[in-house]
Amino acid sequence: MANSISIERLSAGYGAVRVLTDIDMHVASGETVALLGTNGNGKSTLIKCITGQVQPTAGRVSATIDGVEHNLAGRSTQDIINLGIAIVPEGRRLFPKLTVEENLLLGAFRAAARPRREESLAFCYEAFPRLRERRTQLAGSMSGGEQQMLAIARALMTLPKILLVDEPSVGLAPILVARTIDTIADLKQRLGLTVLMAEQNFPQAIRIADRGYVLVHGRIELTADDPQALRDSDIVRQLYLGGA
Ligand SMILES: Nc1ncnc2c1ncn2[C@@H]1O[C@H](COP(=O)(O)OP(=O)(O)OP(=O)(O)O)[C@@H](O)[C@H]1O
Repeated sequence: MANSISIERLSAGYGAVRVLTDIDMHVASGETVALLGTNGNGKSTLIKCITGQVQPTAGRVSATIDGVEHNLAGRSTQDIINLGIAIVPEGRRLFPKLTVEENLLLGAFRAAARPRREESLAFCYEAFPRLRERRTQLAGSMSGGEQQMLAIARALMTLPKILLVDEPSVGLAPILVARTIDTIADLKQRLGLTVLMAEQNFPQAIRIADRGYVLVHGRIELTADDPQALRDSDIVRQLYLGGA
């Protein structure tokens, strides 16, 4: 069944400050799409427009879940998660004083996920053996890489159809960045997810992306239909090497 996201002519900001202008973006069913941009160019704001945490000032955001289209305008984040869209937020946002397992079980709050939470937990422990080993450890005392794995696993506990991942590489050592990105690709494959991933680590994101967009000062500067087009693009090279 089709699970996709569509954004048309979207603008958004905070108060009088406009952050995103005229965004057109599509994530087709089963794709991994990279949303590339350096710091402060609006990636998180765009993800938050999908999750209902930021309300666009213009344009349309819709998602198709199991073949049914839903207009996401005005819906609460809870409602959007209930549809089957999960987010792995920037900075992980775990509950540091709760154990690994408690964090995971809290992920299974949505109605469709609750009855299957033991099964989901078993899946997460199989996919992330480290989390099983550390199930009783407080989340806040886990390493950065382990916390990122926990944040991804917690999102999976909602049994999503679409996974939004906001800058999974932040704060991780290079080897862990590569491992985290590989994990996302592997889970996408195994679970048949549709994935939108915001990243400022361009090469790592491009490695697993089917397509991508480059966001500069809140506008889509490049829409690339394949990873090679991203690699070959001047803007990607300029931004990544120049860090602008
Ligand atoms: N809650 C907020 N209130 C006001 N301005 C905000 C808020 N959140 C973000 N901004 C501003 O919006 C702009 C875009 O930020 P955003 O977090 O979307 O960018 P980003 O590409 O995700 O960058 P980063 O990698 O640093 O998170 C920045 O100028 C930021 O300061």
